[in-house]
Amino acid sequence: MTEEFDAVVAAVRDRVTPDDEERERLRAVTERLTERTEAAAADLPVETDVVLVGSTARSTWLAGDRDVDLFVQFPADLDRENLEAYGLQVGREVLPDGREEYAEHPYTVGEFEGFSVDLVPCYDVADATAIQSAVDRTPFHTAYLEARLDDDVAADVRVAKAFLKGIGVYGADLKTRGFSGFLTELLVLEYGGFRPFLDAAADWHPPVELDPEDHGAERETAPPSRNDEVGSADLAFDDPLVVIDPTDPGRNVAAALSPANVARLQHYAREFLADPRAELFEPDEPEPLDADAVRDAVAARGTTPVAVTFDAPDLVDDQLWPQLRKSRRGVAAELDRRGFDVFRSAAFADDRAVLFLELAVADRPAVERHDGPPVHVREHARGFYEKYAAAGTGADSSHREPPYGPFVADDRYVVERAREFTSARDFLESEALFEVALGAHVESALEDDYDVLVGDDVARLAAEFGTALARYFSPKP
Ligand SMILES: Nc1ccn([C@@H]2O[C@H](COP(=O)(O)OP(=O)(O)OP(=O)(O)O)[C@@H](O)[C@H]2O)c(=O)n1
Ligand SMILES: [Mg+2]
Repeated sequence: MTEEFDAVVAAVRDRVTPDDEERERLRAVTERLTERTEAAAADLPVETDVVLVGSTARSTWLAGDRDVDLFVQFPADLDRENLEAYGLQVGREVLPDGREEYAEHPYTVGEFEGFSVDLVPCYDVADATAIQSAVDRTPFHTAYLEARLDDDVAADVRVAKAFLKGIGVYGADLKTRGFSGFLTELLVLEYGGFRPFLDAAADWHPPVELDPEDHGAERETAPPSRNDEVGSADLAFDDPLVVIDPTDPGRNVAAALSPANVARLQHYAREFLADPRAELFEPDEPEPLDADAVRDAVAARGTTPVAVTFDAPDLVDDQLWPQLRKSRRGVAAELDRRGFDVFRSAAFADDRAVLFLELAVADRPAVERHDGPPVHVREHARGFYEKYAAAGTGADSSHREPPYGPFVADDRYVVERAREFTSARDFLESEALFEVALGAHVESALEDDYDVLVGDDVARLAAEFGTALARYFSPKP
């Protein structure tokens, strides 16, 4: 067993370790890029430092990856407006064909000698607890790891990254909600290698807390109190994994990680330990479903899928996905509240965006039961009775339309009143959809226009979302 494990890991290690030629090329390219950036920054009226960060600075990138993260540190007392303006000015000069992206503040993404470069302005602060912007921590992370990663650990970090990629949980972006490069490096470092990391993860009982620099004591005596803007106060102890940032005691490095992705890691760690195989390192790309296959899947399940489709708001993924998640959850909760049983749901996005909800119950009767207070709660019960008695089945009622009652069932008043929506489609096509707490940009996209697909009609989504539908209808852990 251990032999098999070692053989698979050795093969993966060979595949993901950059060879000398790749290392040398990267070294030469980052050197030229750094010089060019320093030259561009020299024209500014402020002092700057240019630092290479991320996996290319620590030799933990996966062979063939061509991402370089370069940061320009500006004086901490520079106002944000100038930081942004200077940062973009340097970006335009170094990466003339690049484009501007927005995270907490704008940065530049572009090509340099065949590498994809993120050129990010940040503040040069005294230490990571004094950050003014979330990216200000990054150079401290790099310095911390550079001092601790030797070649063996770096090799194991690459294997761990390849594993996390293979099982679909790598990346701290808000769509994936997985493991960041930095988090992976800390975990491998803490546990002392890929194998001990897997062994530990297989046995985790969340919440799991790791505190590489023993900040615990410090935290208890001096709780972190910094501005919420930069997201520092994120030590929510219901996170399944808490890894105290060695450079900033107030910060959980694993804050973006979802409970599902922790569970996934645990599942696949056990799988791999029980039966080591290379395929777990290969991201799974299912064959897209065509429209017929979607119809077959729907028929086989006997459920009623409904889909709300609209033009995807023009946002970066890190802004779009939290809004899609919030909207999907909101619509699912509201459908549930209105008596439609949501079996499972998902969101898809490309040019169009989709809130996809699979319903076990999509139609409900004209009446719904509404329980009032127990009769013995005199005042309250009388209020309920009088309210509904006025609207209810009086002597002149035909008995052909709700409401029915109030009547007494067990010890309570009950009324059977008209249901506002008897089909999920009617609800989704109504103004009531907008009472759901949707993401702001999703709400305005829906206000512009949206379509509702019900049952078989969701097969029309196959043209754009065949792969996502394949994942939906053949779920993997
Ligand atoms: N636009 C960017 C790009 C990177 N970073 C920071 O720069 C570091 C490197 O980011 P990333 O490339 O995502 O991770 P790596 O550690 O380099 O891992 P890899 O590229 O191998 O996935 C991280 O601390 C990240 O927070 C950032 O703040 N803003
Ligand atoms: Mg990187």
